[in-house]
Amino acid sequence: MSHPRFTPHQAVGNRLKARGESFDDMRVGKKVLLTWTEKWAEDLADALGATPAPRTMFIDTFWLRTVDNDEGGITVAFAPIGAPGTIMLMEDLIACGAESFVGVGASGGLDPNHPVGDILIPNVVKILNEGTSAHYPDNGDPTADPTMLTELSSLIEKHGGRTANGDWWTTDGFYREMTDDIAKHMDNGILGIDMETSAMYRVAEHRGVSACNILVVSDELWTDWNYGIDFSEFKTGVNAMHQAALEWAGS
Ligand SMILES: O=P(O)(O)O[C@H]1O[C@H](CO)[C@@H](O)[C@H]1O
Ligand SMILES: O=c1cc[nH]c(=O)[nH]1
Repeated sequence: MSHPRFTPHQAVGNRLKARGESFDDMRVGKKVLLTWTEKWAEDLADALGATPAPRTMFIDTFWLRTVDNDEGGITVAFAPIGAPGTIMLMEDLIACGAESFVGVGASGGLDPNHPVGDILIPNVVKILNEGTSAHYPDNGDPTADPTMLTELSSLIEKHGGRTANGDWWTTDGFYREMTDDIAKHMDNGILGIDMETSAMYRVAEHRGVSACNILVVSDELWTDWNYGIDFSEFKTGVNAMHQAALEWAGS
């Protein structure tokens, strides 16, 4: 039986040792809000009163901020784009005690009923066009944690957001979202596309933690590309998404 030569716990432990620290120096909350937009990470961290926490790697292209509370704490992670970097960070955070993850991000929309500003929740990832998931055991389509999905859907609606959940597509090829693939996946009822969800859900299952992503539509892909990050609907959607994420984190 083959197994990884080293574990995330060993890797993080060795990095910490190299800088004269140990796991006791880490401040990783049980709940993690993970986002790929630095301004959103700053806003979420500020709203929670989270303060800078030690990194698990030597690079400064991502960061962690944590607030301690009686429920085990909350960490906001500004994460690298794409499945490989996000998963390395997620594995590190799990090794440091993280137990549940909400990815707070953006997505391309494939369903004309859900324009820019709607907040999509990937439930079952049907199209895996990324390379990271295949390194983990395949126990079926990567799927959101059902309890978190229900809770986050209600919180988004409570904060005035429009939301939907359903089948999903995750890709490594941001600039290769091809018109024929989009048409085919629309016919099959795929709601949207991002770059990390399939791998996050698969790793969550493998490690026995929970994950559910909430991804505001930043651009519509069903006809000509409609890129909406300066639309008022996008700003309203981002605000509802953030309020829902913050309430989940504090609950
Ligand atoms: O990362 P989030 O904000 O989810 O949204 C998407 O945008 C990034 C690409 O611009 C990718 O990371 C993709 O997943
Ligand atoms: O992965 C992504 C994210 C946002 N928009 C897209 O078209 N693709």
